[in-house]
Amino acid sequence: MAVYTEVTDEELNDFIGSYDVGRLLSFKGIAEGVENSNFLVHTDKASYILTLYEKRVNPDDLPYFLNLLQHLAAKGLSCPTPVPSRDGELLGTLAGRPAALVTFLDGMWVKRPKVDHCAELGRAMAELHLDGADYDGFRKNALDVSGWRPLFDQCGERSDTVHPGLGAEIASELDHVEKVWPRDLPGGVIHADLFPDNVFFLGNELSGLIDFYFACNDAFAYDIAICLNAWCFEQDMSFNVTKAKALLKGYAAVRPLSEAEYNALPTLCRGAALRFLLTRLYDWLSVPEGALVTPKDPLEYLKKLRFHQSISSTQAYGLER
Ligand SMILES: Nc1ncnc2c1ncn2[C@@H]1O[C@H](COP(=O)(O)OP(=O)(O)O)[C@@H](O)[C@H]1O
Ligand SMILES: N[C@@H](CCOP(=O)(O)O)C(=O)O
Repeated sequence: MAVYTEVTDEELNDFIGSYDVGRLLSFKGIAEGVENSNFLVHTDKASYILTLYEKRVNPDDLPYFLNLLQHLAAKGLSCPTPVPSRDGELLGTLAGRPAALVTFLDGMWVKRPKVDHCAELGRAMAELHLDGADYDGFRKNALDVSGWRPLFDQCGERSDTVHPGLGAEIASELDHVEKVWPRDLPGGVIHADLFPDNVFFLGNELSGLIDFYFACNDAFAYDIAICLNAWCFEQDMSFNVTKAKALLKGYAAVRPLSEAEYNALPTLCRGAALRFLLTRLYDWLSVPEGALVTPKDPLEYLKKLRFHQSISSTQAYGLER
């Protein structure tokens, strides 16, 4: 992102002073991301990420996210670990917003993922799914199939200002996915936004996963479908089957897919494309004035959606079980 909320030096010093993290040396807003305001904080002890939670994050969900990060880190997954304040709290308030300090992860995200990156991603995602199995928090996916129509309703007729006919195309797709959406697939904790910018690599090795603020309990295979959309299309919007195969193979080496999960992939991919089309469309139509943020292109996901609409079975992608 993004920086939606400005923080004064005084507010920052007070906030950092309530943690046992050493003396504040520097602080700067991070321009990447779209959801929350993120700042890089250096102290004389270490580096941290300070996050102020913004509009789409329900404050009631924050304990689910922060406790999940603690749970996964304790299992050995490389993810940001929330730092408790001197009072033992993971969540504080800064500039009127809920805020947390988490550990800084080394690594860089890859703009043009290659086949090996997709294989690594598949493995890490499956490990996350297994590590989350005994997490006792529960969060319904607020952006699951039941959340898409209300989101679309908020865009309303303005959809066609982004692309002629877009409203009708989304309405028809919504009717379809609502009818055929699979409801009984194996599930548990999923990341739900495992895009390349949320996966860090050091060289070709995956070094960590970040940005768990859409994490929720939903079908594992839906997480895979989100990743097939986000990792396996080329710039020209052609689908790279070799990357998709590597992703699925990496995943299945850690957590084998059931036949039902495998067969559901085309529908799940359509739903995942529609979900990101809708959130991007909503954001495109609602950029807050003065915010340092670049909204993401909704039409990228319209193109992906149209591709999935042309696929009738998982084999038709060229993917084997
Ligand atoms: N724990 C972390 N370690 C290192 N960098 C991080 C960490 N968390 C966030 N970042 C940096 O901040 C950017 C935005 O973070 P992200 O969580 O994706 O924001 P948003 O939720 O707003 O999309 C990331 O692309 C990365 O550069
Ligand atoms: N990944 C989503 C937007 C959420 O952004 P992130 O920076 O939190 O990953 C998209 O690409 O639409």
